[in-house]
Amino acid sequence: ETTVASARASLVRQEDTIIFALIERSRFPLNSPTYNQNYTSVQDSILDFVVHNTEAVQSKAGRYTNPEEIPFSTKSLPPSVVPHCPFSQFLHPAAASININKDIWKLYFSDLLPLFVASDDDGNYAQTAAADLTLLQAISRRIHYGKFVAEAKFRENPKAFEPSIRAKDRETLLKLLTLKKVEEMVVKRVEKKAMVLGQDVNIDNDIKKGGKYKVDPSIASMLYQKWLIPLTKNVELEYLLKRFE
Ligand SMILES: O=C(O)C(=O)C[C@]1(C(=O)O)C=C[C@@H](O)C=C1
Repeated sequence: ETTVASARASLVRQEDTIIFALIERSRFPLNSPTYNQNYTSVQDSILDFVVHNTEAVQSKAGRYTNPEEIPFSTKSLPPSVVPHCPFSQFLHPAAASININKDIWKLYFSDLLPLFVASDDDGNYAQTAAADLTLLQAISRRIHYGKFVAEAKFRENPKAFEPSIRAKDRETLLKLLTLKKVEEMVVKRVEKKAMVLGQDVNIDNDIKKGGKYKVDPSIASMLYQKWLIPLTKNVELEYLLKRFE
């Protein structure tokens, strides 16, 4: 059963995934033909082609039967061909209707990507698309994990939340969901993780001060502060508003 503590532990672990995915995407420059619909013979950009077909395989293999996973493809995906794993029914059923992947997608390509890749072209478009998808999936999982955080918070103190949920009082709910101290800790830890995970490791194992990091630690932490935390909180809020539907 998910608790607030175990949900936070999951968010902490997901930081590693996101930072590694950032590092992997920043190995490549922007590679703009990846996103150009006219570059392929399939009327899709390489990105759309890789995203849809990767997700189709994953969908067949059962990935999206897990409520933590939400696909990005705008076309319908084939059903799972594997026996259904009985994931715990922790969330309220309305959770399934909360999906902000469209917003995440737009934000990623318009605001995030240009911050940490060089505006260059090295021809590795398929690899670039795969790296984009991995990072998008990690970001989406983190943000939508707000459903689990919100449910855990609600279950630990239902009386604190119920009146504002029934009154649809967004402002009070947001206050109840916000812990400034926790947010500051997340942002600081992400910056440190980007330093530790993004350094060159050698046998002597000394952390090189002032060395070059594989992804700018201040960009990683800014990404959390400006987008990931506010959007996670927003998912928490939207989830709670549907908690009694
Ligand atoms: O840890 C929590 O309590 C959360 O709700 C998660 C989170 C986050 O996104 O990291 C969001 C809101 C809180 O203000 C603190 C942190």
